[in-house]
Amino acid sequence: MALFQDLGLSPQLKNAVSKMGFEEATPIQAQTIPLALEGHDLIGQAQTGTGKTAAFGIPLIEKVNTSIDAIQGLVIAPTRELAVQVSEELYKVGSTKRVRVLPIYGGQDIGRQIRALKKHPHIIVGTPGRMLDHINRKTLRLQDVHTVVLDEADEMLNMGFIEDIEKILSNVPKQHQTLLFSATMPDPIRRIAEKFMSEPRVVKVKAKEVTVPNIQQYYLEVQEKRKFDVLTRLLDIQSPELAIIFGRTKRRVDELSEALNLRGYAAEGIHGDLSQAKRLSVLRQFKEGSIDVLVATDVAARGLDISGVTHVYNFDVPQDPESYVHRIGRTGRAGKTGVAMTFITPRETGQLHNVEKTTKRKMDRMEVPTLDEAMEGQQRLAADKLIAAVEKDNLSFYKQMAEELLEDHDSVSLVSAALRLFTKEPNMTPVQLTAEPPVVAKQQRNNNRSRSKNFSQQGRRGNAKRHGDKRRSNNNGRKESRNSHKG
Ligand SMILES: Nc1ncnc2c1ncn2[C@@H]1O[C@H](COP(=O)(O)OP(=O)(O)OP(=O)(O)O)[C@@H](O)[C@H]1O
Ligand SMILES: [Mg+2]
Repeated sequence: MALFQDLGLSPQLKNAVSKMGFEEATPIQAQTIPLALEGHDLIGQAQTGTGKTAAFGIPLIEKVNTSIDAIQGLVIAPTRELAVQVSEELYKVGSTKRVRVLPIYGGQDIGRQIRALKKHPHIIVGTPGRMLDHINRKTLRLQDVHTVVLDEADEMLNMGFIEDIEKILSNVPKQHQTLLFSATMPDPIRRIAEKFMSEPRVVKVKAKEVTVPNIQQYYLEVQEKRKFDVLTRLLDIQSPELAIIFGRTKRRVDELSEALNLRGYAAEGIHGDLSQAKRLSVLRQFKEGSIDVLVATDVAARGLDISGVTHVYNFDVPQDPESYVHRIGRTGRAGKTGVAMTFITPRETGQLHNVEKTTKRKMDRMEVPTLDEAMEGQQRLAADKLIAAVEKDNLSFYKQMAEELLEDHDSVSLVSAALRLFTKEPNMTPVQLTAEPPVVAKQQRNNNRSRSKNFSQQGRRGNAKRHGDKRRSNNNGRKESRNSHKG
């Protein structure tokens, strides 16, 4: 166990980190912070929720010279919400040193960003589209940048983003340090990454399991048309504190959140077609708990750190095993436990195996719960409420009436009636969801020995395949998240 005090940080940084409540460095932090401080390029891969943000944030902030009024560090992230979150964490790390951190992302007033850029931030955290926009307007000058970070690096170097990244990097001095972080790093992407770096150190924490052990993983075999009823039963039985439900497309997310509202759940959707103001307000409401179910496309799959997310439901199985890893990683963060459930339609068992091959972990099969079980779940909640009231509230005002009632009725009937009043009756309001076609498992990249010898060809094939998959490029989250920061 490494203490932050022993990692060779300046007193200011030690102070900031302890103010954040961090004492021990997580394994990825302990291994990468010293290397990054020595100036090495590096690829850091560690499970979701294990503190990769501070792993690059601490050395980045340490390297900023606050007597120079210029942008010195660039952090590029795939979605606007993640850019905001990372900039907030960097702001905290840099608070004692007074490092100025500015998020820039699409959907926010560009005039306001230009004015903020004139105040000489030291670090910019942004989405690629808006960064390029500012580079083209000459409102973002990068000639003093010495450190570039790609958060969710495999996503940023995937076909949706790579051109933008190359253009941004062509505006940064050749001599710069590059830090890449993600929970996943498929081999073809790692080979692309290494082209951007010089003698990179690769730090992989616990390669055997890419998912954290404290997330319980289940799958349920459910027919497409029964998914919604099964989902609401699970919600009733498990009564998550906060839950994220992932759907495949924007339409799916809209339909699902509407249907959940019809059945009385406090749900809202988030995807790339919503206005930025709406996206941020939905996320804020979710963090505050005024909505407890967030329905999302893959736009919310990566990086978001929301405490209190106890359950993740994959209403639609993810298209990529990597997407699975990131989606379920929205729970079980920073040592907490979490539960992930994935719906598999009968024709999608191939995709289930695909995911399990990548995560090197089997999901447990969960039987579809019955209506009775769902009602029992609701009853248990009602009973919990009653017990809490007995323990907490001052009931003296009610006792006289209670005793009168007990003269005419037996106690079991009375408590049963109280339970019934507290129990949410199963709501079977009819809802309509457009059916999604099943995900057909793609061949695993490395299952063909002769092909896997030729790395570069293999990489191209992988990409060509992706370009050719219409459903993927039209509807999936990667495209959405890319579009979402444009404009
Ligand atoms: N050393 C530490 N001690 C305690 N908490 C920490 C420490 N480092 C990070 N955290 C907290 O752990 C949570 C997860 O961190 P972070 O978001 O950086 O994870 P991540 O590895 O980037 O995950 P993802 O792969 O999902 O992006 C955050 O709330 C962060 O504040
Ligand atoms: Mg992260």
